[in-house]
Amino acid sequence: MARKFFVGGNWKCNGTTEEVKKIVTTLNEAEVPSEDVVEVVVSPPFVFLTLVKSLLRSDFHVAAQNCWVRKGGAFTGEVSAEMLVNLGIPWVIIGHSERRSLLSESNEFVGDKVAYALSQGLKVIACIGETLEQRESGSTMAVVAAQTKAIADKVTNWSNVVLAYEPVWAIGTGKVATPAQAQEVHCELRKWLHDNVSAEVAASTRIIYGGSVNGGNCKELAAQADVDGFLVGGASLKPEFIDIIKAATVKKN
Ligand SMILES: O=C[C@H](O)COP(=O)(O)O
Repeated sequence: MARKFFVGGNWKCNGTTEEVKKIVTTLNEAEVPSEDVVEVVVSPPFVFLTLVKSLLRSDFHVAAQNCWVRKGGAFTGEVSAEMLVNLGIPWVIIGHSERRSLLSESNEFVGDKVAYALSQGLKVIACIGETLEQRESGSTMAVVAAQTKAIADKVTNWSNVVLAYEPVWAIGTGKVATPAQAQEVHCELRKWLHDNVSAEVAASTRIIYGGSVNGGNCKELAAQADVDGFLVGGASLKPEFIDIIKAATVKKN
């Protein structure tokens, strides 16, 4: 089954109204492969979601960077999945390592969030990835398998899930995983899905890579058989994000 290339831009906690408008203008003016070839989703901070949605070209989509684990209510500071649906926001990023580490989101909590967001009709970019210490101790696969299992335990329909493998040591460090390192983990993750979920889910679920992806390294990473796209942080705020979107064409060559 063909997996459409996916490029997400995670703007994290960055931007003013003017900066956001400038980024959107750059995206809107860009010549990129068609929607049949690449799915593009940008994720501004909550406060800019509706602005970006209203200005952004119709072939690109928006994602929230988080949502609450269950139905909204007395949860000060949180944003519910229902609210995102109400605003017409189709995607949400869940389980980013910054939230896992800085806000102590556990594997189980992330699994619950993914399941709840899906139940409300959102599409989910679910993030997993090991720390440097975990990689150096040889536990990369055990860590990402446990993170994926916590999601798989709660999710029955994977058709609206994109799995983002983001090694923590590569995030915002300029220290990108080598294409071989990314491929190795993506291939193992696909095998894990095959053995623990189903052959169909393994074949159809997009596994994207995140961690210091830029205009210079994206093509070589995109050429890896099990790399189905990217979740881009820093470079998604810059014009080189367009080059990363264009890396989708590598898959067609
Ligand atoms: O969600 C995106 C990742 O955290 C990657 O961020 P980065 O491209 O700035 O390393």
